[in-house]
Parts: sequence; C-alpha cells; structure tokens
Amino acid sequence: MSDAAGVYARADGLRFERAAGDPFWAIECRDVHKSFGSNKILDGLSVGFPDGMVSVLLGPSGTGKSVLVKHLMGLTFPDRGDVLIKGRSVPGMRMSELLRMRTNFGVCFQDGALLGSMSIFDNVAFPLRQHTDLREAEIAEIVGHRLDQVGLGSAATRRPSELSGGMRKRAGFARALVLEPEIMLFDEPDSGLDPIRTALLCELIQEIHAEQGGAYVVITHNIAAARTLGEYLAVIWKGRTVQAGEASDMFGSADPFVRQFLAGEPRGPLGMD
Ligand SMILES: Nc1ncnc2c1ncn2[C@@H]1O[C@H](COP(=O)(O)OP(=O)(O)OP(=O)(O)O)[C@@H](O)[C@H]1O
Repeated sequence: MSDAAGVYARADGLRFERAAGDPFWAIECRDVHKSFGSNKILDGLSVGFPDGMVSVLLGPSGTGKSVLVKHLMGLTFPDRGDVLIKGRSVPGMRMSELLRMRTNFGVCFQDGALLGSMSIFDNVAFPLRQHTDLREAEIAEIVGHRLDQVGLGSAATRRPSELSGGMRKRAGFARALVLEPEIMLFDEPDSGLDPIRTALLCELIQEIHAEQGGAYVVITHNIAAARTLGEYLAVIWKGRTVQAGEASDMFGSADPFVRQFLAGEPRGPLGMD
C-alpha cells in the first residue's frame, strides 16, 4: 500500500481516507490463512483496525476471533498472508522484536487473569517490575494512578478472590494500562457481568480511551456493548471478513448476515450449525 494521501479501497471492499504518511491501521491482516490440521480456521482474512478508535470484532462462536488475536501478538503465525502492527510484519519479526512488540499490547482477559497469590497492587505492578527498571516509589505512583482510574484505589491490598468479577476485570484493565500500550485488546469484557456493570465498564473503556488514545479492539457477543463502544466494527464469519466499517455504516448494513448478526435475529444466513 502506498504512503500517499488519498482514498483507498481494501480487498474486502472497505474504502477509507488516508492523509500522507498517516498510519491509519494500527493493525492489519492481509489475506491471512490458518489451518490446524485439516481444520481451516482463517480463510483469506483481510481486516484492519484503525488507530485512535475503539473497534469491535464480532462473529459467531468458533469463527476464529481468538485465533486472529493470537496472530496479532505473534503467538501463532499465518500459513499464508501477513499481519502488520503499525505497518510492521509480525511473522517477519525476530524473537527479540516480537517480545518488544508484545509490551506494546495491553490485553484484558475475561476474568482479569490475575495471579491469585498476589495483592491487586502487586498484580498491577507486575508488568512494571518485569519490563522496566523503575524504582518502587515510581511504581507505587503509577499503580496508584491506574487503580484510581478504574475505581479500585481502595482495593490495592485485597486479593483477587476477595473481589467481584467486575472488579477483577477492572483490575486486569489497570494492569494492562501500566506500560502505556498503544494497542489494547479486550476479550469479551462483558462476560458474566449484569447489564448495568457492563454499561459501566463500557463507559470506563471509552473514558480511558478518550484520555489515552491508541487502538482498542474489543471482542464481544454483546450487541448492546458493541453499539455503545464501537466506533469501528468488523464482522467475521467462516474465517473471512463479511464487512467492516464505521459503526453507523455497519448498523445500517444491507448485508443479510451482518443485519442478522447485529440484530440478533434467529432467522437469516446463520443457523445452528
Ligand atoms: N491451537 C489450536 N489447535 C487446533 N484447533 C484450534 C487451535 N486454536 C483454535 N482452534 C480451533 O479454531 C476454531 C476457532 O476458535 P476460536 O477460539 O478462535 O473461535 P472464536 O471465534 O474466538 O469463538 P468464541 O466466540 O466462542 O470465543 C475452533 O474450532 C477451535 O477449536
């Protein structure tokens, strides 16, 4: 792709404007193929996630969303095709580059993925102790700030088992933020939360994104959350992008699969199998 300004059309039909030298896509998958044995999972997937926006990745269960995320972080590699993070090819990176690149990702897992034997403070401090040589006083300041940001300032000394599911997710979010990543991935942040806690978590994600910027990618099956959070939506099915684009276009899509999926309709191209 050229670096010049202009309107570009992608393989999946999406058109976007780009200023000269502006890296529009923080993440880009180009014609990615991946099989496990004879099980073809990604079948020529082309999709991008823009910088500076909250994107939502949607698709039926078992369609390859988690496999796609593993490709983004270089935890697995395409059989064919390319994955680019900020324009750099992940499969082309040496191990040292991969490890550096991964510190630029903040990942929020469903249950927070906290270490049960450590306090919330130590969990959030963990990446700073692992990846920086900051002094403890500096670490304490950063951790305190992040815990305040997610509303857990008074829970620092507690263990993960003493927190609710929603609090654990927020603690995981605080931990994912401490290295100031340029890209944040959220794996079903709403899972197990009631609608009010989900709405509050969506608000928090939006607030922190508005403050910090960067590319956020949220995987969810929750269409209400997608509607609230998503500035940019990508719908994948059977290992390919059905449609991707700005939220307003996607919620008005004429594509029968996208319409069915975003409306949660039982009838349409997607059935039980
Ligand atoms: N390492 C692996 N080896 C073999 N098969 C795998 C491996 N990883 C994933 N798969 C298969 O790839 C398919 C897609 O899985 P994936 O977890 O990416 O789906 P998903 O879209 O994230 O689903 P869900 O919405 O239910 O989380 C599944 O059939 C899964 O069994």
